[in-house]
Amino acid sequence: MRYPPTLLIIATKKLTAECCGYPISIFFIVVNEFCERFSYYGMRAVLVLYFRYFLLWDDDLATSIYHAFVALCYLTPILGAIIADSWLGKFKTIIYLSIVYAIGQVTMAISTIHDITDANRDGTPDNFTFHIALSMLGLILIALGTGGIKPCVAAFGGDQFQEHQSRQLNTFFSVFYLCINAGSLLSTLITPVLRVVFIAGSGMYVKTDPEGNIMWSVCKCIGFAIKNRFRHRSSSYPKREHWMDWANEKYDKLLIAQIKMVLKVLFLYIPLPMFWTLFDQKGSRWTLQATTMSGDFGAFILQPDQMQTVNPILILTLVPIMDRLIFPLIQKCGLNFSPLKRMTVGMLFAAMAFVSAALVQIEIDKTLPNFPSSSESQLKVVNTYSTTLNVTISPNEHLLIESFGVQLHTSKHTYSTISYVKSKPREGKNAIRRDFVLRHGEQWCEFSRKFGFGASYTFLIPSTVFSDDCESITEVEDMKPNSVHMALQIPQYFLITTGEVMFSVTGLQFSYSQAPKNMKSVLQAGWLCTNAVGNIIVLIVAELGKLPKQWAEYLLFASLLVAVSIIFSIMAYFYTYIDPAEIEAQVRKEQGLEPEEMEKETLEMEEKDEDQKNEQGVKQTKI
Ligand SMILES: NCC(=O)N[C@@H](CCC(N)=O)C(=O)O
Repeated sequence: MRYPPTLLIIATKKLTAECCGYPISIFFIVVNEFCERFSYYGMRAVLVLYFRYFLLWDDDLATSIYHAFVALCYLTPILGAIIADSWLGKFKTIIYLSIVYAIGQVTMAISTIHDITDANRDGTPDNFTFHIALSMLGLILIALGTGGIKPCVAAFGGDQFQEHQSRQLNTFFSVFYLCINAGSLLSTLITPVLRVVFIAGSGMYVKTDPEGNIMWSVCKCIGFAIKNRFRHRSSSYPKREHWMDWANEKYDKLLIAQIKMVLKVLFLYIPLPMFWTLFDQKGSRWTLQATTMSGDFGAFILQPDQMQTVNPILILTLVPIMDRLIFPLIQKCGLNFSPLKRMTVGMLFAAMAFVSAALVQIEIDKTLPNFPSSSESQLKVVNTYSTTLNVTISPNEHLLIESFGVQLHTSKHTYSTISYVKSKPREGKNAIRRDFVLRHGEQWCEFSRKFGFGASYTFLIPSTVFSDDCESITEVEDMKPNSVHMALQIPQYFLITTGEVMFSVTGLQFSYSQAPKNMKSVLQAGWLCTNAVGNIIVLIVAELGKLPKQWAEYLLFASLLVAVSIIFSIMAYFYTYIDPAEIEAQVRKEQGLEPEEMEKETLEMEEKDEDQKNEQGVKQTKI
């Protein structure tokens, strides 16, 4: 006996308590996400500068390791999805990997204490290998924790909604994104305390059981289809509609239909990493760019790494504006701004952001001195005489260069200078911002002057300095202060964040809506993988393409993204949106389930729903 479709789609979810049409349990999930992102972004914001100024790596190495870490964070979701779907379920996976995550943060924090190896107390670690090893271990644990839970949290959130709450489900992803960005705005300190919120909601969640090793079944099914296709490659065998249909002989039709849906979406994802390639350079190249700019906003001084907070601030304003104003307005104008179109426009915005970054870079370059390359040295000769001196450097003369001073022996004179400058001061800061006091025994004098950000000076201090109250100090400006203001980065942040709202929030919703029920976390992991690949591309392009000018690299990335967005728009044109639940029901109907199986399934669901009703006193609804 076949069962009518209405019976086949009896609510498969535990009924949850609602507030304003939303399941109450999602409150705990979004708060948890807020805390998790809080912790992740708090650490990530300072990471590139930690590499640069604590571990003393150069810009390129710091950028590369930063992107390798971000890539790892977005690769581990595959592992998280496997653990959740085939073993622990989403809830337990989130709990256990959060513990790994917290251990990683602690390890990372310990690695930054230079006193551990600073035996001579000179402020610099004596054993860099120790700090590097500890911080790498910390970063790996963090990547495992953050990445592992990420596909589970979004999918777990989606699982809380029932069929009649599809409108709320879409809003959930926007609110979820808002929480991500609200979290990234605040400090990491109270995160461990707040994270218990997730466990507090335990009784209210819809916890779907792991459905067996779904990833493994998918791989085996795909493998079989390929092998079977190869075995029947002769033209005497009739062609099949889809290559996955070659798995029909051995695998369930429902599984094949689900794999087809997932593969269709994954294929569409192929060009997407390029967006993240540009997007994640906010934390590396753009932060390093900010170190060569002035953060003096009058009322406050903005640090280069703090500039990244512009992104979450803009998200908090742009998500509601887009959701409540722009998208409905576009719809009212009769334009079909479908999810995939939004994502394409998002990519174009990101490309424009990089054009803006290139223009800012050109302005900065005008103000930078010519630093010597790795094969060159720079000599500075300071003339302390009141008359003009001619300096002749004979190519045959001995030239002695020391690391913190330069001695120049020429055919006529020997001069000593005190400066050795080959880059802008660290983090755009000067060692001294204002006033310094000179002391010698009982004598002292104070030199008063406001120094600009990122400037470098040489002071010539004569022995008479105490008798004229520091008046005789001569100041030589080796490097001009940063004159391009950090506010000029705001347009690029605005463009990339607008792009992000269109691309990333939509992508998150799209990945959930187009995934079959048992593969929601898998597709979330696939979506997050686009981010991982994006970061790997930064490593490759930045390493291989080593362009001499930073602005040229920005333009290269912008052009690549425009090209990729054109390819994506063509692929999107041929994509047909699906309702996975409908397709699954259709396949089930075509297959026909055994009556006993069907009855058992229905009874089990009804029993569960009844329990739930008694527990929470909520009304049972059948879809
Ligand atoms: N503003 C950055 C942000 O919100 N990032 C999100 C999305 C990342 C992604 N690949 O989907 C985050 O979860 O951190």
